[in-house]
Amino acid sequence: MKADENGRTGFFITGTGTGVGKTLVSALMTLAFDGDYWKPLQTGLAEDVGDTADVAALTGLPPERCHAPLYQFDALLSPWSAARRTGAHVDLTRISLPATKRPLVIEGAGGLMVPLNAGQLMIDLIAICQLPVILVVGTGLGSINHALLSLEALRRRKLPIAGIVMNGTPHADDAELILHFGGALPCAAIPHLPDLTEETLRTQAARLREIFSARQDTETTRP
Ligand SMILES: Nc1ncnc2c1ncn2[C@@H]1O[C@H](COP(=O)(O)OP(=O)(O)OP(=O)(O)O)[C@@H](O)[C@H]1O
Ligand SMILES: C[C@H](N)[C@H](N)CCCCCC(=O)O
Ligand SMILES: [Mg+2]
Repeated sequence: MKADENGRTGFFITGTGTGVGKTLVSALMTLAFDGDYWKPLQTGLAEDVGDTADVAALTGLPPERCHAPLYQFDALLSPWSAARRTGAHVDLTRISLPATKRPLVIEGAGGLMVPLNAGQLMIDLIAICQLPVILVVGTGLGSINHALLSLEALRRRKLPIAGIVMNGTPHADDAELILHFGGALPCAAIPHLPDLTEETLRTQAARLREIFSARQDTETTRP
Protein backbone atom coordinates (compact mmCIF):
# COMPACT_ATOMS: atom_id res chain seq x y z
CA MET A 1 0.00 0.00 0.00
CA LYS A 2 1.33 3.43 -0.94
CA ALA A 3 2.27 5.67 2.01
CA ASP A 4 1.87 9.47 2.08
CA GLU A 5 4.75 11.82 2.94
CA ASN A 6 4.16 11.10 6.65
CA GLY A 7 4.39 7.36 6.06
CA ARG A 8 0.66 6.98 6.61
CA THR A 9 -1.42 4.43 4.71
CA GLY A 10 -5.11 3.68 4.65
CA PHE A 11 -8.36 4.64 2.99
CA PHE A 12 -11.16 7.16 3.39
CA ILE A 13 -14.49 5.35 3.04
CA THR A 14 -17.21 7.56 1.64
CA GLY A 15 -20.45 6.66 -0.07
CA THR A 16 -23.25 7.71 -2.33
CA GLY A 17 -25.25 8.61 0.78
CA THR A 18 -26.19 7.50 4.24
CA GLY A 19 -27.08 3.88 4.95
CA VAL A 20 -25.31 2.54 1.85
CA GLY A 21 -22.91 0.26 3.75
CA LYS A 22 -19.90 2.45 4.59
CA THR A 23 -19.62 0.97 8.08
CA LEU A 24 -19.75 -2.60 6.81
CA VAL A 25 -17.17 -1.83 4.10
CA SER A 26 -15.01 0.03 6.66
CA ALA A 27 -15.06 -3.02 8.92
CA LEU A 28 -14.13 -5.25 5.98
CA MET A 29 -11.30 -2.95 4.86
CA THR A 30 -10.00 -2.76 8.44
CA LEU A 31 -9.90 -6.56 8.55
CA ALA A 32 -8.52 -6.79 5.01
CA PHE A 33 -5.55 -4.52 5.69
CA ASP A 34 -5.12 -5.27 9.41
CA GLY A 35 -5.84 -1.61 10.04
CA ASP A 36 -7.26 0.73 12.63
CA TYR A 37 -10.68 2.37 12.26
CA TRP A 38 -11.71 5.98 12.85
CA LYS A 39 -15.02 7.78 12.40
CA PRO A 40 -14.13 11.42 13.11
CA LEU A 41 -17.70 12.75 13.06
CA GLN A 42 -20.58 10.74 14.48
CA THR A 43 -24.17 11.94 14.63
CA GLY A 44 -27.35 10.13 15.62
CA LEU A 45 -26.14 8.75 18.94
CA ALA A 46 -29.59 9.26 20.43
CA GLU A 47 -30.82 6.48 18.15
CA ASP A 48 -27.88 4.15 17.85
CA VAL A 49 -24.65 3.01 19.50
CA GLY A 50 -22.68 4.56 16.65
CA ASP A 51 -20.41 3.21 13.95
CA THR A 52 -17.30 2.84 16.12
CA ALA A 53 -19.06 0.33 18.36
CA ASP A 54 -20.48 -1.44 15.31
CA VAL A 55 -17.03 -1.78 13.73
CA ALA A 56 -15.55 -3.02 17.01
CA ALA A 57 -18.29 -5.68 17.17
CA LEU A 58 -17.93 -6.68 13.51
CA THR A 59 -14.13 -6.88 13.54
CA GLY A 60 -13.53 -8.01 17.11
CA LEU A 61 -10.74 -5.43 17.32
CA PRO A 62 -9.83 -3.97 20.72
CA PRO A 63 -10.96 -0.41 21.57
CA GLU A 64 -7.49 1.06 21.04
CA ARG A 65 -7.75 0.13 17.35
CA CYS A 66 -11.20 1.67 16.92
CA HIS A 67 -10.39 5.30 17.64
CA ALA A 68 -13.02 7.50 19.27
CA PRO A 69 -14.70 10.19 17.17
CA LEU A 70 -13.48 13.77 17.47
CA TYR A 71 -17.07 15.06 17.45
CA GLN A 72 -20.18 13.14 18.50
CA PHE A 73 -23.74 14.40 18.47
CA ASP A 74 -27.06 12.91 19.50
CA ALA A 75 -29.23 14.26 16.69
CA LEU A 76 -29.71 12.05 13.64
CA LEU A 77 -28.73 14.85 11.28
CA SER A 78 -25.82 16.17 9.26
CA PRO A 79 -22.88 17.20 11.49
CA TRP A 80 -23.52 20.93 10.95
CA SER A 81 -27.23 20.63 11.83
CA ALA A 82 -26.51 18.39 14.82
CA ALA A 83 -23.64 20.58 16.08
CA ARG A 84 -25.43 23.89 15.93
CA ARG A 85 -28.38 22.52 17.90
CA THR A 86 -25.98 22.07 20.79
CA GLY A 87 -24.06 25.31 20.22
CA ALA A 88 -21.00 23.34 19.06
CA HIS A 89 -18.85 24.08 16.03
CA VAL A 90 -17.06 21.46 13.97
CA ASP A 91 -13.58 22.94 13.54
CA LEU A 92 -11.54 21.09 10.93
CA THR A 93 -8.34 22.79 12.09
CA ARG A 94 -8.64 20.47 15.13
CA ILE A 95 -8.47 17.38 12.95
CA SER A 96 -5.40 15.35 13.55
CA LEU A 97 -5.41 11.74 12.45
CA PRO A 98 -4.97 9.14 15.21
CA ALA A 99 -1.39 8.01 15.58
CA THR A 100 -0.97 4.47 14.34
CA LYS A 101 1.57 2.55 12.33
CA ARG A 102 -1.20 0.44 10.83
CA PRO A 103 -3.30 1.43 7.79
CA LEU A 104 -6.02 3.79 8.98
CA VAL A 105 -9.56 3.30 7.68
CA ILE A 106 -11.54 6.52 8.09
CA GLU A 107 -15.31 6.55 7.64
CA GLY A 108 -17.22 9.67 6.66
CA ALA A 109 -20.81 10.48 7.60
CA GLY A 110 -23.36 10.37 4.80
CA GLY A 111 -22.01 11.31 1.36
CA LEU A 112 -19.47 13.79 0.04
CA MET A 113 -21.55 16.96 0.21
CA VAL A 114 -22.71 16.67 3.79
CA PRO A 115 -22.16 19.98 5.62
CA LEU A 116 -19.81 19.94 8.61
CA ASN A 117 -20.05 23.66 9.40
CA ALA A 118 -21.12 26.84 7.60
CA GLY A 119 -18.20 26.69 5.18
CA GLN A 120 -17.09 23.09 4.84
CA LEU A 121 -18.36 19.76 3.57
CA MET A 122 -17.35 16.14 4.10
CA ILE A 123 -15.27 16.34 0.93
CA ASP A 124 -13.14 19.07 2.58
CA LEU A 125 -12.40 16.66 5.41
CA ILE A 126 -11.38 14.05 2.83
CA ALA A 127 -8.95 16.55 1.32
CA ILE A 128 -7.41 17.15 4.75
CA CYS A 129 -7.05 13.41 5.48
CA GLN A 130 -5.19 12.81 2.19
CA LEU A 131 -6.02 9.12 1.99
CA PRO A 132 -7.22 7.37 -1.16
CA VAL A 133 -10.98 7.27 -1.33
CA ILE A 134 -13.24 4.25 -1.63
CA LEU A 135 -16.72 5.15 -2.84
CA VAL A 136 -19.38 2.78 -1.49
CA VAL A 137 -22.29 2.65 -3.88
CA GLY A 138 -25.54 1.35 -2.44
CA THR A 139 -26.97 -0.80 -5.23
CA GLY A 140 -30.42 -0.19 -6.67
CA LEU A 141 -32.21 2.08 -9.07
CA GLY A 142 -30.76 5.59 -8.81
CA SER A 143 -27.24 4.59 -7.82
CA ILE A 144 -25.62 5.35 -11.19
CA ASN A 145 -26.38 9.04 -10.92
CA HIS A 146 -25.21 9.26 -7.29
CA ALA A 147 -22.01 7.39 -8.09
CA LEU A 148 -21.09 9.47 -11.14
CA LEU A 149 -21.78 12.75 -9.35
CA SER A 150 -19.60 11.59 -6.45
CA LEU A 151 -16.72 10.61 -8.73
CA GLU A 152 -16.97 13.94 -10.55
CA ALA A 153 -16.82 15.86 -7.26
CA LEU A 154 -13.74 13.90 -6.12
CA ARG A 155 -11.97 14.44 -9.43
CA ARG A 156 -12.80 18.14 -9.52
CA ARG A 157 -10.84 18.46 -6.26
CA LYS A 158 -8.11 16.14 -7.54
CA LEU A 159 -8.65 13.72 -4.66
CA PRO A 160 -7.15 10.26 -5.15
CA ILE A 161 -9.72 7.55 -5.81
CA ALA A 162 -8.79 3.99 -4.83
CA GLY A 163 -11.95 2.49 -6.26
CA ILE A 164 -15.59 1.63 -5.87
CA VAL A 165 -17.49 -0.92 -3.80
CA MET A 166 -20.90 -1.86 -5.17
CA ASN A 167 -22.68 -2.91 -1.98
CA GLY A 168 -25.81 -5.02 -1.99
CA THR A 169 -27.75 -7.11 -4.46
CA PRO A 170 -26.46 -6.20 -7.94
CA HIS A 171 -28.87 -4.08 -9.94
CA ALA A 172 -28.88 -4.55 -13.72
CA ASP A 173 -25.57 -3.61 -15.37
CA ASP A 174 -25.09 -0.54 -13.14
CA ALA A 175 -21.47 -1.35 -12.24
CA GLU A 176 -20.51 -1.54 -15.92
CA LEU A 177 -22.19 1.77 -16.67
CA ILE A 178 -20.58 3.48 -13.69
CA LEU A 179 -17.14 2.31 -14.80
CA HIS A 180 -17.88 3.25 -18.42
CA PHE A 181 -18.58 6.88 -17.55
CA GLY A 182 -16.70 7.07 -14.25
CA GLY A 183 -13.40 5.61 -15.43
CA ALA A 184 -11.73 2.22 -15.18
CA LEU A 185 -11.40 2.07 -11.40
CA PRO A 186 -10.84 -0.99 -9.22
CA CYS A 187 -14.33 -2.19 -8.38
CA ALA A 188 -15.50 -4.71 -5.81
CA ALA A 189 -18.99 -6.08 -5.31
CA ILE A 190 -20.28 -7.09 -1.89
CA PRO A 191 -23.54 -9.04 -2.12
CA HIS A 192 -26.36 -8.70 0.37
CA LEU A 193 -25.08 -10.67 3.37
CA PRO A 194 -27.99 -12.03 5.40
CA ASP A 195 -25.66 -13.32 8.13
CA LEU A 196 -22.67 -11.26 9.10
CA THR A 197 -20.75 -14.21 10.49
CA GLU A 198 -17.03 -14.08 11.15
CA GLU A 199 -16.42 -16.43 8.23
CA THR A 200 -18.51 -14.35 5.83
CA LEU A 201 -16.73 -11.18 6.90
CA ARG A 202 -13.28 -12.78 6.51
CA THR A 203 -14.18 -14.05 3.02
CA GLN A 204 -15.41 -10.63 1.89
CA ALA A 205 -12.40 -8.92 3.50
CA ALA A 206 -10.03 -11.18 1.58
CA ARG A 207 -11.77 -10.24 -1.68
CA LEU A 208 -11.44 -6.55 -0.91
CA ARG A 209 -7.78 -6.98 -0.06
CA GLU A 210 -7.16 -8.62 -3.41
CA ILE A 211 -8.90 -5.88 -5.35
CA PHE A 212 -7.61 -2.84 -3.46
CA SER A 213 -4.01 -3.91 -3.01
CA ALA A 214 -3.66 -4.68 -6.71
CA ARG A 215 -3.25 -1.05 -7.70
CA GLN A 216 -1.03 0.90 -5.31
CA ASP A 217 -1.10 4.21 -7.10
CA THR A 218 -4.49 5.80 -7.33
CA GLU A 219 -5.64 8.15 -9.99
CA THR A 220 -6.56 11.77 -9.50
CA THR A 221 -7.85 12.89 -12.87
CA ARG A 222 -10.67 12.01 -15.21
CA PRO A 223 -9.55 9.47 -17.82
N1 LIG B 1 -24.05 -6.08 2.04
C1 LIG B 1 -24.86 -6.00 3.08
N2 LIG B 1 -25.56 -7.09 3.47
C2 LIG B 1 -26.40 -7.05 4.53
N3 LIG B 1 -26.61 -5.94 5.28
C3 LIG B 1 -25.95 -4.82 4.93
C4 LIG B 1 -25.05 -4.79 3.82
N4 LIG B 1 -24.55 -3.54 3.73
C5 LIG B 1 -25.10 -2.82 4.71
N5 LIG B 1 -25.94 -3.58 5.44
C6 LIG B 1 -26.75 -3.15 6.59
O1 LIG B 1 -27.44 -1.95 6.21
C7 LIG B 1 -27.43 -1.03 7.27
C8 LIG B 1 -26.78 0.29 6.81
O2 LIG B 1 -25.41 0.02 6.52
P1 LIG B 1 -24.23 0.89 7.14
O3 LIG B 1 -24.51 1.20 8.58
O4 LIG B 1 -22.95 0.20 6.84
O5 LIG B 1 -24.41 2.24 6.28
P2 LIG B 1 -23.53 3.57 6.35
O6 LIG B 1 -23.31 4.00 4.95
O7 LIG B 1 -22.35 3.33 7.19
O8 LIG B 1 -24.48 4.65 7.04
P3 LIG B 1 -24.06 6.00 7.85
O9 LIG B 1 -24.17 7.13 6.88
O10 LIG B 1 -25.10 6.04 8.92
O11 LIG B 1 -22.69 5.85 8.42
C9 LIG B 1 -26.72 -1.69 8.44
O12 LIG B 1 -27.68 -2.32 9.27
C10 LIG B 1 -25.86 -2.75 7.76
O13 LIG B 1 -25.54 -3.85 8.59
C1 LIG C 1 -26.41 9.78 11.38
C2 LIG C 1 -26.49 9.28 9.97
N1 LIG C 1 -26.55 7.84 10.04
C3 LIG C 1 -25.36 9.77 9.11
N2 LIG C 1 -24.09 9.41 9.69
C4 LIG C 1 -25.45 11.27 8.85
C5 LIG C 1 -26.07 11.48 7.52
C6 LIG C 1 -26.22 12.93 7.15
C7 LIG C 1 -26.88 13.06 5.81
C8 LIG C 1 -27.19 14.46 5.46
C9 LIG C 1 -27.80 14.58 4.07
O1 LIG C 1 -27.15 14.25 3.09
O2 LIG C 1 -28.97 14.97 3.98
MG1 LIG D 1 -21.71 4.23 8.93
